[in-house]
Amino acid sequence: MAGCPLILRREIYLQGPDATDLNTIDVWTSETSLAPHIADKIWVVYIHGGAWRDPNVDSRSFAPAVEVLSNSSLRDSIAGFASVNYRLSPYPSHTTDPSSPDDKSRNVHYPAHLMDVSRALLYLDEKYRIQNRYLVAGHSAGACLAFELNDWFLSGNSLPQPACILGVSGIYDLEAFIDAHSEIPAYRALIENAFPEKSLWEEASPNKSDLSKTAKWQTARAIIVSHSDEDELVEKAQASHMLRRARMAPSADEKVHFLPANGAHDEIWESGNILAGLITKSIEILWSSSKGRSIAT
Ligand SMILES: N[C@@H](CC(=O)c1ccccc1NC=O)C(=O)O
Repeated sequence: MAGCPLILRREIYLQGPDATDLNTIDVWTSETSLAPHIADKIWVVYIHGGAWRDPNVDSRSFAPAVEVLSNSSLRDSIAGFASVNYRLSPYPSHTTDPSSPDDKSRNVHYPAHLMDVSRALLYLDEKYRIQNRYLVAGHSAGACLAFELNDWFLSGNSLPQPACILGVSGIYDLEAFIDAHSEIPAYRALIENAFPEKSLWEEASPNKSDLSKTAKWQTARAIIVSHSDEDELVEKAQASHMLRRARMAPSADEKVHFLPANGAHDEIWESGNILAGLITKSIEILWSSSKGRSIAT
């Protein structure tokens, strides 16, 4: 990306009658980043948080980190950035942008968010060949989605394999999340809003799910869980739950890492610097674990 300005495009990953305004993905590339010699460059794909429902937290929440990374020493190693939008669960009580019941983009439940992120990854792979050469990073609910990625939800398709997965401020255990905040009913409401079917909570919790055996995170070459002690919304135990499960993965000793972050829950992406720093460290961990710099092995 050296010297070339980044071009941002909002691309549509789902066409047809089911498509909504939220089935889009922001893609940043430079003119050189699509050249054929980029097999050794990495894509960075981001899944935003916002408790599966907040209309104010969307793909644009990755823009500050993209700005930092595109001006960093890593810029020549990055093929492109992508930040996914996905349909949300209802939020009729939102103060400035309440959802209306007939808005197809804001009235879905698990696993619709996950289906959309999966479709976006299939789209990216078809267009940019990201298979085996992308880092997927998710924040909060987006980290949950990243660790839920699984071919099981797609009929006959297989998702591109991420080289590296980074969960930041993540929610990984729905039941434990509610229990840890039992004195605040809004926490239970958040989860019941996105996952109204309680019998699916275990399946939807990446640290507990039977589906984790085939989840994409298991076969990533670097599995990174990050949490900030200053996080005022998600408890650190969530990161511990996921790490405990991740350390049971094959070759976990070399692959699984905890990265401490600093900053409050949303400050991590708002500032750009903190999220960019975590992504930079994750790519360095990936490189040190791979033979040389080539990641498309
Ligand atoms: N801003 C969100 C709240 C939110 O994002 C959140 C709140 C508590 C714990 C985690 C959260 N976000 C995770 O994606 C809302 O208004 O629902």
